[in-house]
Amino acid sequence: MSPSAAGALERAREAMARLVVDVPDFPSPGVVFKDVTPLLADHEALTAGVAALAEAGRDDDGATTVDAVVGMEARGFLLAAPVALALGASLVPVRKAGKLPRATHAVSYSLEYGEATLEIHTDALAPGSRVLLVDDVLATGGTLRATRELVEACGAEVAAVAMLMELTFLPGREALGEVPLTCLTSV
Ligand SMILES: O=P(O)(O)OC[C@H]1O[C@H](OP(=O)(O)OP(=O)(O)O)[C@H](O)[C@@H]1O
Ligand SMILES: Nc1ncnc2[nH]cnc12
Repeated sequence: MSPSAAGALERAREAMARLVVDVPDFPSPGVVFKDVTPLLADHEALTAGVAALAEAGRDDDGATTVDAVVGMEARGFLLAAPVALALGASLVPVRKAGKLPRATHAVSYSLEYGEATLEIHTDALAPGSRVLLVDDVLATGGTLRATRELVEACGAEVAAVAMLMELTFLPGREALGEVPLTCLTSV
C-alpha cells in the first residue's frame, strides 16, 4: 500500500471511530444501527473514506483493476459514486424492487432487520467485466450475496468488495467465498 493510501486508511478509521453513531433499537428492537450520516457530513472524513475504499479497486502500482463500481441502494450509492469517479470506472446502481425502469434481473434476500428484493438492469454490466461492490455496512451478508448473484446474472464477475464497516458478530463475510473483502473497520 502506498504511503498516501495508508494515510487515507488511518484517517478514515479515526473518523469512523469518532463519527459513526450507534443507535440502539433502530429500526427494530435489538438492532444497534450504525449511522454513518455524520461521517458523510464531514468533508475530510468522507474524502479519506472514499480514498480508502477506492484502494480495493487498484493494484500495487495504483492502476485501476475494475471496469465498474456497483453500489447498493441507498447508502451504497453515496459511497460508490465517488469511488467510481476516483477509479475512472463506470457506476452501476443495484436498486430495491420496482425502481429501475427497464428489464431487470431480481434477487430476494434477508438482512438484519427484514427482507427485500434487489434488481439490476440486465444490460448494466458488460459480460466478462470486473466489478467492485461498495456499501457502508456488512451485516448478515444478505445484500452482498444478492448483489453478487445479480452481477453474475449479467455475466460479470465480482473482483472485490469494499465496505466501511463489518459487523463481525454476524456471518456476512461468508457470502463472499474467495473474493477479496476490504472493510475499513470491524466491530
Ligand atoms: O449485510 P446485510 O444484513 O444485508 O445488511 C447490510 C445492508 O443493510 C443496509 O442497507 P438497507 O437495506 O438497510 O438499505 P438503505 O441503505 O436503503 O438504508 C446497508 O446499507 C447494507 O446495504
Ligand atoms: N446494524 C446495522 N447498522 C446499519 N446498517 C445495517 N444494515 C444491516 N445491519 C445494519
